[in-house]
Amino acid sequence: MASLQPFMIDGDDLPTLDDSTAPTTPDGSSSFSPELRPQADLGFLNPGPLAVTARPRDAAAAAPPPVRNICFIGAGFVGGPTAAVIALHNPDVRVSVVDRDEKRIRRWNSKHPPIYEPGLNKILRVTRDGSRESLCDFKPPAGWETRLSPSSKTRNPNLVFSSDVARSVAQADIVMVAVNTPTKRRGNGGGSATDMAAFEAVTATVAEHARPGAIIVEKSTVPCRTSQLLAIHRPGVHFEILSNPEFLSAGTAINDLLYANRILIGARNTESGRRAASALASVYASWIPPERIITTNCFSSELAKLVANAMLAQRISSMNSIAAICEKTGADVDEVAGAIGADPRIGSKFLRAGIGFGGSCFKKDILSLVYLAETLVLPEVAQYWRAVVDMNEFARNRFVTRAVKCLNNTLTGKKVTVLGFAFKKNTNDTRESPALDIIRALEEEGPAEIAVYDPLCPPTQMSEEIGRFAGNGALQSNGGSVVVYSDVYAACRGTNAVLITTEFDEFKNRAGRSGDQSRPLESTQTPSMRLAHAEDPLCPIPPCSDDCPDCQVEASSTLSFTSNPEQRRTTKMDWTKVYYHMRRPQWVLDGRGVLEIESMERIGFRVESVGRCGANQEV
Ligand SMILES: NC(=O)C1=CN([C@@H]2O[C@H](COP(=O)(O)OP(=O)(O)OC[C@H]3O[C@@H](n4cnc5c(N)ncnc54)[C@H](O)[C@@H]3O)[C@@H](O)[C@H]2O)C=CC1
Ligand SMILES: O=C(O)[C@H]1O[C@H](OP(=O)(O)OP(=O)(O)OC[C@H]2O[C@@H](n3ccc(=O)[nH]c3=O)[C@H](O)[C@@H]2O)[C@H](O)[C@@H](O)[C@@H]1O
Repeated sequence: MASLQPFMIDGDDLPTLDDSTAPTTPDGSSSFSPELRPQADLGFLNPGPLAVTARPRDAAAAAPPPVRNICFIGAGFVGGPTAAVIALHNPDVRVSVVDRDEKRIRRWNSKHPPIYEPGLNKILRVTRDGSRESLCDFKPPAGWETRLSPSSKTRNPNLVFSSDVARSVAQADIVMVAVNTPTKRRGNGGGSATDMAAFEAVTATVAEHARPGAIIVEKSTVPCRTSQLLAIHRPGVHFEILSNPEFLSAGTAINDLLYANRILIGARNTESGRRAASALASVYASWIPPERIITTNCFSSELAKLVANAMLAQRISSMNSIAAICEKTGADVDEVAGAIGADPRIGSKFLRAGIGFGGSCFKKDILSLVYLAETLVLPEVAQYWRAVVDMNEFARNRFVTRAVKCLNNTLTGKKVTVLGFAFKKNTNDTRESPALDIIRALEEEGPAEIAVYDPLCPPTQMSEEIGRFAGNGALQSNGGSVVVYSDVYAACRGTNAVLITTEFDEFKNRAGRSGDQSRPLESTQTPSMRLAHAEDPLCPIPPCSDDCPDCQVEASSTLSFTSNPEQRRTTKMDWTKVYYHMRRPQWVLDGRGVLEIESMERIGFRVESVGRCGANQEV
């Protein structure tokens, strides 16, 4: 008799028709005008959120084209998890994820997925590999739907990872473009405009291979009006372009996708635009309540994504500016955050002061907004948003200055330890990580050693990143001072100061800090997804080849690192053990506000925490 075994998902094992493709970027286009031209089809501006299902004029028009095949282009942090969750909830739809990076595709098809997200592995196994005899009993909260039938005995795989971009695009009813859109490094708009090279390359592929009638979706974060400027053209064929920005966060991606607070679909207010929006909405309606599916015109949707990130980052910068005042006055930034967050008009989320925001998106999206304002000849607006980025840099610099000051203004002959390399907890994403900036600034001080440890980032990945960012010469193996560790105690042994740069639970000595309520409650709850099974009902993961490079890396890593990532990110470190193996005086600089200072001081540590007046600050 099969026993019911709960399966916790947040445990890891757990249009214009012409003959040109003419894609242009806002900064490179000769046709780009900084003025927003009124569009004939812009009657779509809603007074408020409106469910797509309420949109069509009549029943016949309402029937969206059936969706049987979806292709994601870009198997990255967005493409992989989003495709997996769509596949989970739409078992009859074939979802393919394609990428030009064959190494990435190989990893998605193996037991070494290229990204870590709590809960992702189980969904991958169900959707990519299938399950033999299980019931996939997904129980959504009230008001949420699911097309997953608890009585279905088996589940065939419906998620495919492939590097055959052209073929997958040609088969798709919906093509979701989820490629990277970083900041342009040079040329016109360099340093602030969005680099649309990858996106533009994809539009050309889509124009060549997509079947007539395919719906093209901007999943990537793109500048406002991209849907018009990067129209996809093939003679005699019209492709409807939708904007459907993604709002997931690293580290909580699966919860964010399973319980999205909104799905935003931007479409043209034309018959075909509405039909396309309905088709896309039908995919999400498999599990998202209809009132959470919002439609706007394409430009509003594109702009809303940039504004959402800019507003979130603005809150963080605002609190970091207040943290600087707190450090000089004796006020406590957590207490200030708690006091202002109790006002529902302000709210308590995203008020956590620290060493500033990192990640691949906040900075680039604010800079994209800055560039947009500049091209619209709105210098005051550009300056306003640029200040959010400036304040972020100020937060990092202040932290490093404070650390160096604690160590008598010199790091010569000293070891300092950086705990946390990912840009936030529960992810191995290191893009724009504050830790990188801090390591580089510490390096300038010429210490004997900078020890770096992270519970989720593989040491080889960290070394590569540091080499790329600070130069290979920064690594001790090349004569520099940076040493990457896979064991937290080894990283702290003999150190003069520990700097906490990521808010991993492993580093905490208490449950949480008052302002630390950055996620909505439902996103932090464990989804009630269970698999009922006798033994492991999931089909086996395809075996790796004998020469699998990822297996080799795992085999060469130390035991502590090859253990379960879920365990690693939640096992708390023993600060007393760290204390006895540090040099005196034992300094800890808490850049993320994860420590309860009093109990650390009872052990004997000297603690400095962002937004609080420390021993070395004058009031
Ligand atoms: N990372 C995140 O948490 C979020 C990212 N976004 C946005 O989503 C987009 C994608 O971001 P990530 O997934 O983080 O990027 P990523 O860099 O992790 O993945 C992008 C993938 O696209 C592939 N690619 C690039 N050009 C290609 C081409 N011509 N053909 C096939 N594949 C190609 C790359 O090889 C890469 O694997 C960006 O616009 C980003 O701003 C939005 C919300 C959250
Ligand atoms: O477009 C994107 O890429 C995504 O960017 C952010 O998500 P993400 O960057 O993954 O993570 P956040 O939780 O927003 O954290 C960003 C940074 O801000 C920092 N942060 C966050 C909250 C806070 O109160 N204080 C603070 O310093 C985090 O440590 C982290 O370094 C947004 O939250 C997502 O909605 C968006 O989809």
